Amino acid sequence: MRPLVITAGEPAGIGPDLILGLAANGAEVGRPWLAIGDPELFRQRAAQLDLAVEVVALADGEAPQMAPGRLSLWPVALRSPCQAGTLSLANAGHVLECLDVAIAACRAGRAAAMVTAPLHKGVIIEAGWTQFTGHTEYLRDACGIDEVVMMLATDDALHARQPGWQGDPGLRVALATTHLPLRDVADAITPASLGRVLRILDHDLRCDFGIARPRIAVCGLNPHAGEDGHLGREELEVITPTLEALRGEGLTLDGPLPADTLFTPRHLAGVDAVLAMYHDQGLAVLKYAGFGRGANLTLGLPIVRTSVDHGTALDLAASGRADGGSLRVALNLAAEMAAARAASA
Ligand SMILES: NC(=O)c1ccc[n+]([C@@H]2O[C@H](COP(=O)([O-])OP(=O)(O)OC[C@H]3O[C@@H](n4cnc5c(N)ncnc54)[C@H](O)[C@@H]3O)[C@@H](O)[C@H]2O)c1
Ligand SMILES: N[C@H](C(=O)O)[C@H](O)COP(=O)(O)O
Repeated sequence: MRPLVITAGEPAGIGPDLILGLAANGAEVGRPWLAIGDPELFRQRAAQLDLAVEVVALADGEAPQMAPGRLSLWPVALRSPCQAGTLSLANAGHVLECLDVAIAACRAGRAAAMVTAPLHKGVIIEAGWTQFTGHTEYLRDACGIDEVVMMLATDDALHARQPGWQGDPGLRVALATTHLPLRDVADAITPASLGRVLRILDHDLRCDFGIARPRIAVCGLNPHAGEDGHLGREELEVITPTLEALRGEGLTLDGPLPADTLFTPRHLAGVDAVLAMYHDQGLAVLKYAGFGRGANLTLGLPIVRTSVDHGTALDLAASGRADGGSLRVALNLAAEMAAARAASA
């Protein structure tokens, strides 16, 4: 069975700690999984964390043997020694190389899905990859497509993709724009970009989450959704006409609604996902609702990619205090999505 792969992310951050935690407990997800990173880094971190984990670098084509206390790796060497908690420009290339190995394996069908531990965007940009803004955009470009959609969801919302789920519906929040300065956001929201994002969101909610007719609530950009044009005109000139056109294509869309009150239980009832106009409009609410218990996924890709809902937490690296809940959720989600895609292929 094709394995899931987990990229180690920023070596000085908590990614290696969390992966070792999964291996120590023998995380069972119904298919084998392995990490991509530097074996020596993982051995050092295991010693610092006092975790009894045997780190095994796999040879080409060798299958991972799953057992509690064993971590299989596709080895990618660090460029420079790593000290937990301290960023090094020299290792930015290593972080991207791990991603490239994972993407190539997924695209070639040697891996079933990829899960990413957190990386540090700033150190990659400072090391010379000046156009880098995050995994999401890097994956879009690596897969040669025009648009992808970042969606984060609480754990409940991820289970809710399974028919018959009776529990809490949780919260799914997708973003119309991702990693860009706030002053550039309004110009980045165009009828074309918004149309692409909403079509991808609607499509992937149907295909990957099994929702027959997704209902998506769309936030306005401005306070009170522009107050009839008195507090901003993007709702009147861009968002409303785009939603009207998409309703004509069969999408079920509410809005644009004032974001502050959209995120209240009455407005969220019956909504399958919220589309926020920018990063912190949506993710502040999502992380308040379930930080450490949700996952991030990239919609619109030809491969399955999930991630954690938190960052590198350099302050916690090698401390043993980092919570591995989100990585477990992301790994489970990747396994479920890979199985669903295989079943429908
Ligand atoms: N998926 C990703 O690759 C990803 C996601 C978010 C942020 N980042 C990057 O991470 C870096 C640091 O970002 P930040 O400081 O804004 O956010 P952060 O999530 O790293 O840290 C925010 C706070 O949450 C705590 N925290 C984070 N993860 C935790 C965990 N697993 N267990 C316990 N506490 C945890 C941290 O100690 C810190 O106090 C930035 O470069 C950012 O771009 C990457
Ligand atoms: N926007 C994400 C978050 O706040 O959790 C995070 O920066 C990760 O984004 P990528 O998956 O694109 O790296």
